[in-house]
Amino acid sequence: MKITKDLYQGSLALLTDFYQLTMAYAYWKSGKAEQEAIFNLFFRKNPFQSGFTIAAGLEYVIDFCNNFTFNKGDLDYLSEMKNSDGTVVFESDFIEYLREMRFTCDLEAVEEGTVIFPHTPLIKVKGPLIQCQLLETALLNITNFQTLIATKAARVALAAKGDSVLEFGLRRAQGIDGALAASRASFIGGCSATSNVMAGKLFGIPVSGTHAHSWIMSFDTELEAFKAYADAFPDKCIFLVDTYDTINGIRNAIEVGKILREKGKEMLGVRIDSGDLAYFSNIAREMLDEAGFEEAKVVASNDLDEHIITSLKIQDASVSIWGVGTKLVTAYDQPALGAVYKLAAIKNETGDWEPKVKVSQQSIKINVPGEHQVSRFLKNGRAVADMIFLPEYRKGKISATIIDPIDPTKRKRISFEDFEEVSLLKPIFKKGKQVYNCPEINVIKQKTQDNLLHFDKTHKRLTNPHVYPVGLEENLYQIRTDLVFKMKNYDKE
Ligand SMILES: Nc1ncnc2c1ncn2[C@@H]1O[C@H](COP(=O)(O)OP(=O)(O)OP(=O)(O)O)[C@@H](O)[C@H]1O
Ligand SMILES: O=P(O)(O)OC[C@H]1O[C@H](OP(=O)(O)OP(=O)(O)O)[C@H](O)[C@@H]1O
Ligand SMILES: O=C(O)c1cccnc1
Repeated sequence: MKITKDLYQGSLALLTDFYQLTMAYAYWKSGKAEQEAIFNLFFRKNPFQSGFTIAAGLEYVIDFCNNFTFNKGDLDYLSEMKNSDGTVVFESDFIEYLREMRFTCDLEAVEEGTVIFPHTPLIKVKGPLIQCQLLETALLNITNFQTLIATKAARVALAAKGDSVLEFGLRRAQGIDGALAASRASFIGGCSATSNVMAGKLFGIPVSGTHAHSWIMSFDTELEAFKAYADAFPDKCIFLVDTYDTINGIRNAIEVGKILREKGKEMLGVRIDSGDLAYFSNIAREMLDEAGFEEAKVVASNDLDEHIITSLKIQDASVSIWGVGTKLVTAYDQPALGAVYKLAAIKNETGDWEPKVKVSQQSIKINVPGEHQVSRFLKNGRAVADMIFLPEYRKGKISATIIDPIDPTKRKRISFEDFEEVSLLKPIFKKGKQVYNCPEINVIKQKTQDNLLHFDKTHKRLTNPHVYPVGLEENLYQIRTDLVFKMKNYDKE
């Protein structure tokens, strides 16, 4: 196989777990394929012990749904699958059913760049059971990763307190798509640019960078290397100063900076990639200022993350641009978000919706049943709580109590008229037709910044953040509790 030419072959329909296809076949066999269902995609804990999460990946989800058809190659592959006794796994009528299948679901989702919390659906899919089921793995794959990385990037950007963060992760990212998706999500979360040129081309993200140690090492002296780079890029000089001796490197950078200035050009700065970044950035700042290069920036890189950046800020390091790679794009301290996709309701033979719960020993694993909606309540632009509710229990009500889904002793009373109410789930597809225009990536990035401003800084603290209240409206809470008891008793029968 030629990776660059043949990898996806125009279809992602088989980007799924085998059990989704065996369930799909069994739904079809048992006549349940077209039964209407509602599934929700949600996560149970903010990643990185964060106080918030940033939604990302929806544009990929939309593209996946718009192209959700099995092509000839997919169907040939499935029709050739054999059981151990030599019989085919999927009978030919089912293969034909899949050939005709088109995405016809309703889909609602939280927009990319929205601050979001555990238990809230990021995506709600309503449609034929077989389609809802077949979407599970890809929707999780896309949303889990991009949401995770956007959140990590937002934390890094918060730590950088307004300084530019450049995403340098391509070389250490989880493969080709991991790298591309990570660059996209990092930009959404708060990075200003990426070193990943393909992400720049595909997503319209600004591309930026300095140069590597190899550039310096390819010359006899560092000074020669800086001069040659200045000849090639007189307007883009950020000199990497730590190849041999950092202080001498800064001296050489200043010398070439003066030559540039004589030609009417300005050195942009220096990059430090090793050693004590507080110590060397402060020395660099002093030397640059003393030589009249007050505007030149100090760029730092080397295994940075939000915690090291915070520490360097506390140490008064003179860094104003941060290059962050490995720990951002691999979500080093928590490599998966853990979002799940659960059946919330199914339409029975009499046409009524039946709410569904998965009962678990761990209360955090019990899903929220029914076709619920989510509202965020704000006062003077400040978010105070999110409420998950069934719309039928809102009618005519002027207030509600919201109850924490894990700890029912945590409650909050909300009088609706005291707040601005924002609905978080937006219609994306209606009966398989896209009704939502994906915003430009710059607009999504701005949304992240604007959304974060709605939240108190105590929720944005990097360690032990104050928990933002998200609760089930009291009727929904009761329905869920009753359903759990009912299902537990069924188990005992
Ligand atoms: N003043 C500082 N305070 C806290 N952490 C720092 C400080 N300076 C550097 N660091 C971090 O400490 C770690 C140093 O790692 P490491 O020992 O691998 O680097 P190094 O030996 O300086 O450079 P390299 O091995 O890349 O040549 C990096 O994660 C870096 O970001
Ligand atoms: O440290 P990260 O956050 O991943 O940022 C990207 C790193 O990639 C480059 O290093 P390189 O590949 O040359 O290896 P190095 O670690 O030896 O510097 C660059 O100099 C950064 O150190
Ligand atoms: O442009 C840079 O400085 C860069 C790019 C990738 C990785 N590390 C640094």
